Amino acid sequence: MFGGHDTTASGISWLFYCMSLHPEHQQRCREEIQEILGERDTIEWEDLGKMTYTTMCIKESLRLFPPVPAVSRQLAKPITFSDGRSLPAGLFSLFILNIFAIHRNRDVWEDPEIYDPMRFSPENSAQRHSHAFLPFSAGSRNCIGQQFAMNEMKVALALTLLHFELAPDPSRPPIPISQIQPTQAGSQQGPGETWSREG
Ligand code: HEM
Repeated sequence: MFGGHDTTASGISWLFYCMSLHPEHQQRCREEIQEILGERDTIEWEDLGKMTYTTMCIKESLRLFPPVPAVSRQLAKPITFSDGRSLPAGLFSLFILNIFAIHRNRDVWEDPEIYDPMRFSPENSAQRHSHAFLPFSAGSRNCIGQQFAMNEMKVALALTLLHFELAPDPSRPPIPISQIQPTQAGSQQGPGETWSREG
């Protein structure tokens, strides 16, 4: 449930929030979608690959608000970094990769707090390290559903922008909280309690 549902729910929510804060990008996506669909109000498989600017906006939202903000790993063999520091292998060491922090690393991203979909244009992406942007993790255990998730977000955004204009509610700014909410069934906790990744 967490892998396939909560992630896209979080991704779509933050995407809509980013769109609401940036009407200029919202309108550009809307125009792109209207141009692709023409008179249609349903989306065909072939349409998804044409949503270039919309895809850039989704990626920029996943950069600022990654639905999976961190992943953990145990090392099969030790690593030594170029600065001489090293991490041990073995069952008793668990390492956290902070995806949220990687996505806001000032050495890689200029003005990282700013929402700028043009970061993901082909020219601007070309020189960037392949691991600078990791919403779906990387390596052999990366997200098996990432293509599905991107398509789901494209469809959700496209159909929403065709019918609605998104505007923020300044009286209720969203507060990012890193947590996993258990279902009622099978949970040892009460309804108001949560599992937190940060403890
Ligand atoms: C925006 C949406 C999504 C995000 C950001 C996301 C992110 C991730 C990340 C970061 C991992 C790696 C976890 C780790 O390395 O420990 C992962 C794994 C996984 N994801 Fe997703 N995911 C998304 C949507 C989906 C969807 C829609 C599905 C299924 C339809 C899915 C299925 C999986 C599965 C099965 C794994 C485990 C793969 C493995 O361990 O080999 N994810 N996801």
